[in-house]
Parts: sequence; structure tokens; C-alpha cells
Amino acid sequence: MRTALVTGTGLIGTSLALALASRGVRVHLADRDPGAVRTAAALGAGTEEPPEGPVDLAVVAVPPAHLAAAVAALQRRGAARGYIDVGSVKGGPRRELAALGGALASYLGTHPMSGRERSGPLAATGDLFDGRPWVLTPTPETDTEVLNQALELVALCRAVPVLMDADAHDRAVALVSHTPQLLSSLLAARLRTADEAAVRLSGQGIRDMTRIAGSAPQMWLDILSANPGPVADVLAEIAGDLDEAVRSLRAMESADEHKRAAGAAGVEDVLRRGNAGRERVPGKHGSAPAAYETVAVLITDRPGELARIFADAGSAGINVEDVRIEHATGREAGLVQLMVEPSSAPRLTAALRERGWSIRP
Ligand SMILES: NC(=O)c1ccc[n+]([C@@H]2O[C@H](COP(=O)([O-])OP(=O)(O)OC[C@H]3O[C@@H](n4cnc5c(N)ncnc54)[C@H](O)[C@@H]3O)[C@@H](O)[C@H]2O)c1
Ligand SMILES: O=C(O)C(=O)C[C@]1(C(=O)O)C=C[C@@H](O)C=C1
Repeated sequence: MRTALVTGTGLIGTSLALALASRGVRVHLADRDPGAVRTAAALGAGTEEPPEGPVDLAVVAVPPAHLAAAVAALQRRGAARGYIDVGSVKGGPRRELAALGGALASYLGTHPMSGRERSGPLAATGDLFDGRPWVLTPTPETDTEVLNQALELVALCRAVPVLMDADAHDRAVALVSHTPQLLSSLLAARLRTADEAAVRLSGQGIRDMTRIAGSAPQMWLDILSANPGPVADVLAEIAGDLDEAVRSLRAMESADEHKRAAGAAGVEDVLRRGNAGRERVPGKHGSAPAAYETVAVLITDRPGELARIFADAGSAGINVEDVRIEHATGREAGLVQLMVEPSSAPRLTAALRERGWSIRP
């Protein structure tokens, strides 16, 4: 990738522009707030000058409610060869773009799983995405070129690409990102009217749990408006758990020894289930379950080949965790290495063979 246009030079746009610019990409910056562009440019994220012709990749990093309109406007101008967004929700913006008559082939929805509770270019850092998952949601109609450009951008930002279906992504982030935001806000909201003497005792536990309660409400309202059902589902389950925890704690106050013991067992169960869940959270810098198995697929250099492989893997119910592409010099062919969980490799091999792909042993 030689040139990129980043629209929305807040936290995420400026962070990725800093990463691209530091790796030799000529980055053009745009934002509806001229001050944000100026600040991003002054930080070394790119130039305020508009590009002279279409760039290789346009990246849209504006709040979720404005993503589809911003992509459609760039497409109408022919601003780039490929268009991606980095919004925290993926199903809605894609459907909105379709409704606006946008070109779905040259668009790819993506989401870097890294951020902060602060907004704006001054909160940006060029290493924000190092080692973090970056979700890409190609469909069978996604152009191979835009997918390749997006994979290159993810590599330049030193992130780890994860391919997923857009709606599956939205359900996943409901659990690992959107519900945590609401729980953090709900807990922090309890402090609002608490005695000063109590708040003064705040230690690391409450700090850890409420850091993201400092996030921008408008941004999160946008995100939650685009994913209310899946978040409500997770929250309703947690509400059930909370009711149970309250019952257990009340039982611990009982004069009856058996009730107290049952209550304690209930609370202990919550704490142990918490330990088990916590153990599954990958380390901050990508200690993703690392031992993937590779399935190597031969492809010819035809439009849409890559997107078709990912769609076939998706319809076989397999998550592709990482991907590498080797181009065969002098031949219109290449080798795509799909990295999957070891237990999924035989299923993926069989599913792709069944659909006519040539798998290299
Ligand atoms: N904050 C996070 O932790 C995080 C993480 C991953 C992805 N995201 C996603 O990234 C996107 C940007 O989030 P952010 O945290 O960088 O927000 P931000 O508020 O820091 O920056 C958004 C920028 O977009 C500009 N903008 C708004 N509407 C615009 C428009 N129509 N055209 C041009 N510019 C416009 C604003 O002026 C602002 O500078 C959002 O879609 C968000 O869901 C956020
Ligand atoms: O670390 C934080 O501040 C974040 O909340 C970042 C976080 C997340 O949930 O992990 C928040 C929303 C984004 O869409 C992606 C990342």
C-alpha cells in the first residue's frame, strides 16, 4: 500500500494513520473538524493535503452512526480503490451502506479490538494495535483487492487479522466489549451519590472495573444503538446471575446454618466460575491461543477467489484466525495459508475439498 486516506482523525483514525505513516505509507487526513486534522498532522500522522487522485485504501474512522454515509460519500467521489471502516459494530453499517446504494464489493467492514476510554487525536498512539485482534468481515462479494489491502493495513499496524461474519462479530463483541462497558458504567454510577468518605477509599479493584466508564457517552450510545439485542441478551443473563448472587448473600445472613452454607456455596460458585472465565481471556498483547494449524489452499489469480475461500470456511462454521498469502512468482497463482484451531483443521480441509478447492498436503 502506497497511499491511504483516513477520514475521522480521532483516537482510532490518528492511531492507525501514525502506524501507516511510520511505515512509509503516504497518509492523507480528513475530518469534519479541521482542528482534529491539524492536530493529527502535527503529530506526524500524515498530511492535511487532499490526495490528487484515488488512493489505494480509504479508511473511515468516524462514529458508528456516520460510517455508512461517510463510506458512500467517498465511493461517490471515487476517492479510493478500496474502502474500509473501523467501527465497533459491523452488521448495521453494512446494511446501511447497501440501503444508501453504496458499492459493497469495494467495501470491507473491519474492527480493531483495541482502544481507549479517551477520544480525539491527542489520545492516539502508533502502537495502539500491536498484537491485538483486528476483525475483518469479508463476504462472497468482497473484492480480493480490498481484502488484500485491508490485510496489509492490519499487518502494517502489527495487529492480528481475524476473519468473521459481521453478525457473528456483533454477537461476540456484545459479550466481550459492549456489555463490559455497560457494567462498568452501572457500577461507576453507584459512586455518584456515595459518601465522600467511602469514595475516598477507592483502591485498584474499583479503578480496574470503572476505567471504561470514563468513555464518551455519545460514541457508546451509537454503538449500543447498533447492537441492542445481543447486548440485552447478555445483560439479561447477567441479571439472572445477579438475582442468584443476591439470594445467596441473603441466605448467608440467615440464622439457619444450612441456609448459610447453601448461600456460601452459591457465592463460592460465582467466584469459581469467574476464575474459569477469566482464565480464558487472552493476554493483553495477543497471547491468543497460539498453536494454530495451517491449511494451505492453491488459488488462481481471479477476482473474488480469496473472498470465496473465506465464505466457504465461514459456511463450514470455521473461524479463520490468521492468514498468509504467498504469490507464486511468474505464475497467475498463489498459496493461501489459513490458520485455524487445530481441532478445526480436518473439518476445514474436508469442507474446502468438497467445494472444489485444491488443498496442498
Ligand atoms: N474508541 C475505541 O476504543 C474504539 C476502538 C475500536 C473502534 N472504534 C471505532 O472507531 C471509530 C472512531 O472512534 P474514535 O474512538 O476514534 O472516536 P473519536 O471521537 O476519537 O474520533 C471520531 C472523529 O470523527 C470525526 N467525525 C465525526 N463525524 C464525521 C464525519 N461525518 N465526517 C468526517 N469526520 C467525522 C470527529 O470530528 C472525530 O474527530 C468509531 O466508529 C468507533 O466505533 C473505537
Ligand atoms: O480498552 C478500552 O478502553 C476499550 O474499551 C476498547 C474496546 C474494547 O472493548 O476492548 C472498546 C470498544 C472498541 O470497539 C474496541 C475496543
